Amino acid sequence: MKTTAQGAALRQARQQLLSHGDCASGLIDARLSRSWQRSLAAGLRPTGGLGAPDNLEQAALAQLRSRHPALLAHSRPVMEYLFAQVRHSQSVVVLAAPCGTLVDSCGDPYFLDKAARVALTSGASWHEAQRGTNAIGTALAELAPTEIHGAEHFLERNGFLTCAAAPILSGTGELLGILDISGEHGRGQAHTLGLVSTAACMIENRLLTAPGQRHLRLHLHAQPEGIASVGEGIVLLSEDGWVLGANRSALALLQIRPTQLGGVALEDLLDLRFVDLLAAHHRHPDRPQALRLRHGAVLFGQLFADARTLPAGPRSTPAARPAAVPADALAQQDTGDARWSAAAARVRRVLGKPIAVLVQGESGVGKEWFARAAHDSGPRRSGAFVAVNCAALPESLIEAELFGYSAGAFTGARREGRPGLLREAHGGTLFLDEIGDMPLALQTRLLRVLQEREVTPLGGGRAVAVDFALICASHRVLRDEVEAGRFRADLYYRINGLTVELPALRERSDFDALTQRMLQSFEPGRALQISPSLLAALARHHWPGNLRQCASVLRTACALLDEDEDTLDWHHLCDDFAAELRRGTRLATTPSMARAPQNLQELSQSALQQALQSCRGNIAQAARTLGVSRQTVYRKLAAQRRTPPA
Ligand SMILES: Nc1ncnc2c1ncn2[C@@H]1O[C@H](COP(=O)(O)OP(=O)(O)OP(=O)(O)O)[C@@H](O)[C@H]1O
Repeated sequence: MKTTAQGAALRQARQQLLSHGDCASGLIDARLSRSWQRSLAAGLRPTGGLGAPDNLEQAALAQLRSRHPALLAHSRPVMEYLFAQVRHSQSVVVLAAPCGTLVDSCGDPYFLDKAARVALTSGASWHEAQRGTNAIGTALAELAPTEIHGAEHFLERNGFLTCAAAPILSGTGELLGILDISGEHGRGQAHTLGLVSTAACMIENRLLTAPGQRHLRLHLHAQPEGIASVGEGIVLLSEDGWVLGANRSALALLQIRPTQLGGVALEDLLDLRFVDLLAAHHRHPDRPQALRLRHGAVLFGQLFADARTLPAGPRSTPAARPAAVPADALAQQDTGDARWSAAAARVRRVLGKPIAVLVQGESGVGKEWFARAAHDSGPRRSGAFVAVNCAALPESLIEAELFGYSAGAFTGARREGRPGLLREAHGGTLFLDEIGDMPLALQTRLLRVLQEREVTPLGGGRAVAVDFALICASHRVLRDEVEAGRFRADLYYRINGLTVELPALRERSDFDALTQRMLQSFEPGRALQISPSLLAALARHHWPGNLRQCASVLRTACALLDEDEDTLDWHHLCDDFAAELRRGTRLATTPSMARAPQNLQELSQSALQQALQSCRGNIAQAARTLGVSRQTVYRKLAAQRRTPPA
């Protein structure tokens, strides 16, 4: 808030406030008006004294300071730097705890008037309820950077001050403190509010990047050079890619709200899978990489983590691999569904043999998790698992990424060239996800590599022998793609030495055990359960997004669970999902389900459901089956969600 109210307007507004209890709109800034009203409501009068309680005694101040060690430690160097910038304006830099009490100050208060000297030292409270409108108290109330000059202060006794303050927030949006610059009115500088806001941001970033953090951090900026600057975005991530925290720049860059933290996965925001981001980090930890957001903008991001928090990703040297991989990782993932267990048993038999595996199944059924577990269960588990999403790589880059390139092969290529992912998988497993989306020309080159078992980098150079296990996956039915001429038949036969199909979640018989396993992995120390009625409804749900959707729903529910609760129930679900689930429950339990459609609307709904089911949730295919456009299918689904069944 930057107020520019002039003397006459301020006087008039103040008179109105005192006689009518509010200030006429337009005379003063809306936030200043709100703050004056709060001050009046707290029982303060402009010409009166301070509200209770008084300043803290030394012992109480020491206790308050001991509750904010990180804030104090990380603020101090920034406060000294800030003071050096405003030294000549005869100001002090102060830090307030979230309760509004000053806990540290910097500068030489002796150039201030005695009253200000007393008021601006540690232990004094600048909460609005004690001192009326002031930059610290008002920034606290409004949670926004605030500047208050002279007579804008509610108490006349503070009219000699000019102050600018900014809140310091944690990565989850919690208020940690307020940073403020105060000086004598009339000596203020034009850019003080900007300065104090930047300094608050520096403190926030220091706290987020302090050593000993448990989380992965993704640093973001619109330009690669902007990473590590004060304006960079910092995102805190869980090991499996959930966005747990973010500074203000990151919220703005990713276009998310603080309330979404903990409930959104990074791959929901980016056009890139989290495993691919990790893979890129493992290959080039020091290099920012271009990231395309789902809404189209391109940012640059670099992952940081201390060695303990970094999940395993594809690595180019076997020695870099973490030791603790279970001997039969497939068995570890097996929660008892007969089809899933049979698929695992068949794959187990070909591990270590030169037989390519093709994993089919709807999107989100866990094809990549399955492939990773197969790799971890086989004799190549000490080698790298290199995952490549053929649908996510831009067509112009996929060839260079896969096959590598020699020095100066094309404009923009690195001077020293790159070995490419196929060579990085040497000794380990190459996982080609969404292989059905690979352009035809590249399919030809890939086939040659698979036949000759050697890679020639783009731009020429020596062919290099490669030896890796190959697992491919696709949610498309590749046989159909071959028939439609979109996928080379000879490549299809090469990659499907053994094809396994993972069941959709709605078809699995191990729903209880699977969800129990998920809960254990999300909250390892807690024996969480799901209430019987919710579990029954979840088990009946059709789960178009399969395990990915189910994991996301449970993760959000865990986040909404109180610490002393151990049972997930309906009220822990997002409202829209709970409503969808209730509608499904009603559908499954009411007799109307069994009857034939009664009118045109019901007929159309039932046809849509049947088409979606037979096309395994694939909207484009369902649209083709029904002979309507995809937009029509989306519109009908949205209408169904709005109109619950009778
Ligand atoms: N066995 C499992 N146990 C628990 N959660 C799992 C399991 N398999 C998959 N998941 C969850 O489902 C998500 C999606 O898994 P994965 O990426 O392997 O699916 P996919 O079939 O390869 O998806 P897509 O077709 O979109 O590439 C994972 O991020 C994880 O949260």
